[in-house]
Amino acid sequence: MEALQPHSDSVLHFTKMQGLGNDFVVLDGIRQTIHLSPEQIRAIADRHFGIGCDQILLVEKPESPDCDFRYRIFNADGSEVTQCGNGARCFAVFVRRAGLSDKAIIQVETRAGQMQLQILENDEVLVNMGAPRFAPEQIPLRAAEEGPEYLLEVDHDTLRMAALSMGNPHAVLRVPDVREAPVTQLGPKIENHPDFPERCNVGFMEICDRTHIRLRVWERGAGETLACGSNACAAVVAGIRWGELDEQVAVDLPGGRLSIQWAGPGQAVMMTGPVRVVFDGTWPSRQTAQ
Ligand SMILES: N[C@H](CCC[C@H](N)C(=O)O)C(=O)O
Repeated sequence: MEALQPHSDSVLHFTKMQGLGNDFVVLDGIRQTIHLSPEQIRAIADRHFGIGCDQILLVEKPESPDCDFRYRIFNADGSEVTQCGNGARCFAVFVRRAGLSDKAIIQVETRAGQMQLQILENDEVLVNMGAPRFAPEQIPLRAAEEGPEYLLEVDHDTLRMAALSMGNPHAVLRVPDVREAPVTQLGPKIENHPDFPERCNVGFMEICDRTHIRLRVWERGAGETLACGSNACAAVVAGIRWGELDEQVAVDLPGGRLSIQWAGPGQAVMMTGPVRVVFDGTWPSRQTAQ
């Protein structure tokens, strides 16, 4: 793929990509000067008046000398966040395809820490997502003490859930059948619950056996998506902490399957999955109004 030419300010060059149907507008912020307001992010992400995506991913020069790139993530609602697992896989393929890197292992920095991305022989991508964080203040979650499970009062019901950070906040509830899970009813109420001061992503997990789960996710700032890589990691970690899952788990989401591995506390969560390029395009860079 030829390297992108320097661009005029009048248009923004982007690549539409997806990982299991979790879709992204990916922007090269190294060879383009990009400053997007939350209003412009929302306009780009709009599925009727814009390009349409769950998140926008921005490639920038790193601040840290031992990283190859800085990786910034913006939800469709315009909020900037600190982690996106499916997006990390797309990020690795984007920088390789754009001629920004030919490294086998790419080190990226986010606002939540550093991650390693590796494009495998079968064109899938292996992501070292870093170690999960459980301390309530690191999630963040308003809770008296850390534990494998928390109780949350929602509409006069008491819900049991795991909560942890993968660099972004996650709640995980166990359900008997994901097809019947109240994703759109409970998802937004838990996402916006006052006990999650920075909101959260909400996973509904059906444990099929010790090496296989089904998962649906209501994402912070994006709603239900076809897949959420960081929540898939959080769900596997929660299930292992509950003593219900082994170290290596197949996670079936509506958009497809991820492979997640976690060797236990203090260890990184490893995620492997596919990436697809959908199309390249241009966006009138000053366009915001619908
Ligand atoms: N909605 C998430 C960001 C995107 C996460 C998801 N797309 C993934 O693959 O991890 C958040 O607000 O933390």
